[in-house]
Amino acid sequence: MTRPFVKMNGAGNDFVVVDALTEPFAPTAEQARAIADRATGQGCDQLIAIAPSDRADAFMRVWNADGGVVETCGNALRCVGWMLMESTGKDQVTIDTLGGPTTARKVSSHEVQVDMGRPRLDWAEIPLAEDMDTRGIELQVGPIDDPVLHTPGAVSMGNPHVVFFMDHVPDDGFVRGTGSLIEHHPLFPQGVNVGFAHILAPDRIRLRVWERGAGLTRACGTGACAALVAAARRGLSARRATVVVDGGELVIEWDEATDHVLMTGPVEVERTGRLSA
Ligand SMILES: N[C@H](CCC[C@H](N)C(=O)O)C(=O)O
Repeated sequence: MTRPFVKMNGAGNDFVVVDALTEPFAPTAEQARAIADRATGQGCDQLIAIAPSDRADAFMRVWNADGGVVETCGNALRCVGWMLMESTGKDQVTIDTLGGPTTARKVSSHEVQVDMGRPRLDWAEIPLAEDMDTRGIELQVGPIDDPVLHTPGAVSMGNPHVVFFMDHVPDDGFVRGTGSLIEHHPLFPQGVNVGFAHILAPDRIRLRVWERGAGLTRACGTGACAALVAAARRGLSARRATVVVDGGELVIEWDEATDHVLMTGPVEVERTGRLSA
């Protein structure tokens, strides 16, 4: 027995999306890993299921490429929001996640804005293993004592992020080498997504992200939100900025009145297919 999926991406961060609104979808970690495998499976950064919810239009479940279930995924929220609005004709939909409820609305035919809710900024909400000022945490990254790695910011968008501010855009080798060292650092009991931000202007940030459970991706939506919040908290950026990621651009705004973070970006449907159950 097989089931259909839609292959989509948001600014290059790609997903296999399964409609589980009528038929449950509960892959094991191994099955999720196999689907995400780019050599032998369908290939994606995250596997996404759209499931029923009693308090939102749908519940979005997220598996990273390593098979781990995680709280949320910003770029996938745009894709799932787009699919729900396409299928229901609504111009706004609510999507619940393990990281909290969100609202998606269409900005244009293939551009969606998601209200990601409030950033979580207390050390225990990231979470960190000890009490620290999350505007600039003390992190010793193994043998590396590179000043660019000092006092990063820490933010949760429902999932944990640490954001380094650098005077240049790091290359793949640096992102992979340093990101993989930090992803499971003991300071982050639930692991962490590792962002490397270079401030181009108060309203423009270049960002590369080593994602927890997925590695170097072409975009990370919650990472872009975390980078904007971390930068604004330190006066490095305005509260609204374009975040330039490898796969495109996301516009992030940390609304002063509501304390909510709004993320706007593209949605692309790549193809459809069928998963062998
Ligand atoms: N790797 C992330 C999940 C996906 C986040 C990213 N793809 C996004 O668009 O937010 C984590 O483990 O929290």
